Amino acid sequence: MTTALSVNVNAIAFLRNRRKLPWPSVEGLGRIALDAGAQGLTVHPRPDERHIRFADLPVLRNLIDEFRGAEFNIEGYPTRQFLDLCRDSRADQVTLVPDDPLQATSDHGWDFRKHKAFLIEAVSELKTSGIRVSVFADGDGDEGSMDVAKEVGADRIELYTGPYGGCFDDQERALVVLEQLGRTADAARARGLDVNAGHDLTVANLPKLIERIPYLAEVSIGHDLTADALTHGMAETVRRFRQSCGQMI
Ligand SMILES: CC(=O)[C@@H](O)[C@H](O)COP(=O)(O)O
Ligand SMILES: NCC(=O)COP(=O)(O)O
Repeated sequence: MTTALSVNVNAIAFLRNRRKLPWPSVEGLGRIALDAGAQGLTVHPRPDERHIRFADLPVLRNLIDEFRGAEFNIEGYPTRQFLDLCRDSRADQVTLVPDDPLQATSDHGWDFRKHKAFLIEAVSELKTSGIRVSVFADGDGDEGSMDVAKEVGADRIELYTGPYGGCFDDQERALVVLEQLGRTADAARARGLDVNAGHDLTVANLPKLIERIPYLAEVSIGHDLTADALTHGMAETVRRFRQSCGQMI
């Protein structure tokens, strides 16, 4: 099994939004990423639209429809507005994230026990629309929380890999964090959940993550991928990330 790469275009939108101008083009760079073999695009719309704007979603949906098999992954907190956006955009996958609207970026997974009833409702609504649902999870080795992730009806978890990306230069620490991620992933898999991962992933830290979790279904990557695209260009960057995912180029 190879790990799919979904390119998160939030950082491109963030750069565009510095000016009242349409560039860099989220659609244009998304097209280059898909042309270079990315398996999908990810967006994380926030209520203040500081990155992706709601108006970007139909444009990206139409773009993805041009690429057979490519998927649209929409991440965010399940407000009424967010759930409607996901349905109207015909998301292939929705990743539910427990972000506060004022949070700068995602920095933790769900407390599944505390939010169980709330998640059951959101997951069930999305699944009624035929959308695959993933839930953002801390990779802290808490196997019991994977029981609850299963009980809320999710198809997948997305491991929050920020702590791994943040300590990758400290090899000893990174091995400890990687093992916790691996234990969480194994527990999810044992319960019939597929496993995605995302946050602060790079060409350098991906191979070890995939070596520990060889059944990793998908990674969504934005911040570092966008930074690399400034150096290597989007097409070459996507190829480098695909290689790090173990994909044949
Ligand atoms: C859930 C997650 O880790 C990503 O969606 C991340 O929040 C990307 O969003 P930003 O690039 O807007 O921080
Ligand atoms: N789900 C994680 C994501 O979409 C991108 O995270 P990052 O690579 O921007 O940290």
